[in-house]
Amino acid sequence: MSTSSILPVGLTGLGSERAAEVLGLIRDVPDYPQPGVTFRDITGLLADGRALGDVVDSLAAFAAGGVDLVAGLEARGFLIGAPLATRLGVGFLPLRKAGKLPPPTETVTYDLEYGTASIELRTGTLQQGARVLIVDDVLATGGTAAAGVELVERCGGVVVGVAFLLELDGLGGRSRLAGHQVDTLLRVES
Ligand SMILES: O=P(O)(O)OC[C@H]1O[C@H](OP(=O)(O)OP(=O)(O)O)[C@H](O)[C@@H]1O
Ligand SMILES: Nc1ncnc2[nH]cnc12
Repeated sequence: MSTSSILPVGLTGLGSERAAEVLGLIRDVPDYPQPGVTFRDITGLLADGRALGDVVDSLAAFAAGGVDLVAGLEARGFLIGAPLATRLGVGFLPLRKAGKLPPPTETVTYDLEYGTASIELRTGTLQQGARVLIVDDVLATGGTAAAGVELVERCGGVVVGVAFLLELDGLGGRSRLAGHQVDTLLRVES
């Protein structure tokens, strides 16, 4: 995928100047982790305390309808999801890559833009009917998030929304999440 302009579609409450500053903290890395993929590196944004706070505050607006838990997808979804849960005053649910949690677990396997993976949730972590907001840094093909939705629902949770820092336009991620509320702060045009 070729690198192109970044379009701000979120960052609730931020002026365009501030939004541009936050957007500028995401680095495009061509041909990583494999040829043809432009990797969107958020480590510079995470290292900027004010930007991280702005992102977490803006994501919190997506939980306005009320949530009982924030679920984050390992690993980068943890970096945004845990501070978001704290900001909302609710608990955090780690959806972990396979082999990290002791049994019993539920497992869902999925395809990535550059590989395959499985995520797991410890059986019994979720109360039946708990309202869950799923959070991740990047929406690309949507495979990871769709697996997260399947896992949470299989364990008895109700997915009230799926929220991302950055959406990679043109990879079909949104259509993989059809039927769910999908919110993104930023979108990259490809
Ligand atoms: O929409 P998709 O095509 O599924 O891609 C998005 C996922 O890919 C990245 O995670 P990755 O699996 O690279 O793991 P990491 O967070 O541990 O770096 C990213 O953090 C999302 O979770
Ligand atoms: N291009 C990309 N950059 C960062 N994270 C990703 N996850 C899936 N595709 C990605």
